[in-house]
Amino acid sequence: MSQELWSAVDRYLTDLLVPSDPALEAALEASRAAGLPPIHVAPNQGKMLLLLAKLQGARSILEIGTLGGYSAIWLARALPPGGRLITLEANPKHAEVARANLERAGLGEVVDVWLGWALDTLPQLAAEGRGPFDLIFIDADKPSNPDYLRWALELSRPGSLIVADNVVRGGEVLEGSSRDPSVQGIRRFNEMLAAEPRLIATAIQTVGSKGHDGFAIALVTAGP
Ligand SMILES: C[S@@+](CC[C@H](N)C(=O)[O-])C[C@H]1O[C@@H](n2cnc3c(N)ncnc32)[C@H](O)[C@@H]1O
Ligand SMILES: [Mg+2]
Repeated sequence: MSQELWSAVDRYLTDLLVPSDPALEAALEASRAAGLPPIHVAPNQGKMLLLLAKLQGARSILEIGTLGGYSAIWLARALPPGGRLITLEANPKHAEVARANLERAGLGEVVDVWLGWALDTLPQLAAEGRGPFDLIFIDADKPSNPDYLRWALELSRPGSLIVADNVVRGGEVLEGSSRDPSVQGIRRFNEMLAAEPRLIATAIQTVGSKGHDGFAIALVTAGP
């Protein structure tokens, strides 16, 4: 198996099942033009997020890590009328591009982009009583994933869904002695998923246009 084949299969699946969409295309183009790194989810992964949010019947969604708002557009499109998405972003340029992309997608009233370090804005969200969220998508700096999981639990309720991107990292997640803080953050996060009695969790590795990586998914239960 090669990256070339994975990308070709992703193109086949995306052409078939994720038809091109002007708002999403424009969001990617504006992000590219502004020099944002191409580290958004793939189109078929974005549609998977939409499906998860719809299956969940989510009315309130929290995203940690906005970039140009590409995954936020997918998630927000799953919301029913009156539903809300809050997305957290530390980089002012990313937040500005995301706001414009969301506005262009007709989601300016549905999505709030909160600018700031997530470990500052998460306690603010809690203090303002913004939770619980029906779905929380974690996709920011990976060394902070253990903290993000603690906050996700704080801001959820039994029945909430927690989804995290990039939990495989091309297989580097196997390297217990890795000096990469992202690998260590993900390893600790995966261990916490396993040990947390309030969660039913699994992780699935994926290959595709984004290489070899994976998603973790966890359902919050009432606990022990
Ligand atoms: C992988 S990108 C998000 C991609 C986006 N979810 C998508 O798929 O379209 C991660 C984003 O998290 C932001 N970020 C990194 N560290 C952060 C932090 N501590 N707090 C908030 N945002 C952070 C980065 O600036 C970047 O825009
Ligand atoms: Mg990601």
